[in-house]
Amino acid sequence: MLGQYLNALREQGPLIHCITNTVTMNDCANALLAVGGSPIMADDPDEVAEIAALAGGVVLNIGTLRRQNLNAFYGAGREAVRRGIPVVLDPVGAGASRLRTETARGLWKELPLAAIRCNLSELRALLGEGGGARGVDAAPEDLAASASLRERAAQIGALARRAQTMVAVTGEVDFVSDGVRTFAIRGGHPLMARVTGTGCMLTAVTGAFLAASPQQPLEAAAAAVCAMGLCGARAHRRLLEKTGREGTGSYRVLLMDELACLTGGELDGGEDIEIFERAD
Ligand SMILES: Nc1ncnc2c1ncn2[C@@H]1O[C@H](COP(=O)(O)OP(=O)(O)O)[C@@H](O)[C@H]1O
Ligand SMILES: Cc1ncsc1CCOP(=O)(O)O
Ligand SMILES: [Mg+2]
Repeated sequence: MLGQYLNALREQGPLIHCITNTVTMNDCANALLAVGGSPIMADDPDEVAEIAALAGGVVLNIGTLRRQNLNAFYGAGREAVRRGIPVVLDPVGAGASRLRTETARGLWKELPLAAIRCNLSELRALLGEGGGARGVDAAPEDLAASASLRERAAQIGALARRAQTMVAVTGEVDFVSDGVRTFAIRGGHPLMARVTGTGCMLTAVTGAFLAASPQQPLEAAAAAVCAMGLCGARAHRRLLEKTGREGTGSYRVLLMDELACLTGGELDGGEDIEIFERAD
């Protein structure tokens, strides 16, 4: 069902303008190339509007935020919105500092975003609920999955409605919701959380899927999330076959290989999704 969105992405090769953090920038560029997009990282306020105008999608990631980045985020975001280009926000570390929380919230309030891609702690902080995040990873209490899948999907759906934006919230199980329909997606591997950048890569890749299929944003974002999860699981199998141990350096490389080699047909065959409709 979702393989067509990967095929569309590989056919179109959209240019994706990323203003992103210096920790995982290179991984984001390579992940975009691997799935069939074309990355450009550009963050000087003097050029961001021009670059955004050329792009099929814009990705704003606040991971290594500096005050001087704000003009770049707004310059690119406003130009993209003016032209109907999808903008994806990754509020990395929202909740960990006032600057991050306020920046994420400001971007969310001012720009009609196509999607917010983050972990649950960051989404809660952006929306002004919940405690503070410890850093860029989800807080342990947000990871505790005691509720049923249906209950958790309903919770994410409610957050998406509050956000008035599509959300892709990742963790052990991933959820993609537009507030009406919520896709719960199983996949990936716990080792993904021990490699920095898997979330950032997914955000960038989501931007590319949305750029290629803007008419079906929920399905396109779900395809991005499924693709990442499937590749994470396959890379782990390869890692064990090749090395017999769980080295995170090799895993990072194998994950990129899986993203590059994934086909639409494999994505169709590998999905593990449940779809929940808004009940109330
Ligand atoms: N425990 C886990 N089991 C399976 N997949 C995981 C796990 N933790 C994270 N992932 C996957 O890693 C990717 C990044 O998610 P996450 O770690 O939540 O993002 P972030 O790094 O932004 O916090 C997603 O594809 C997600 O499904
Ligand atoms: C460790 C770190 N510090 C600032 S940005 C960053 C990368 C976060 O990447 P991800 O959210 O994909 O784990
Ligand atoms: Mg993250």
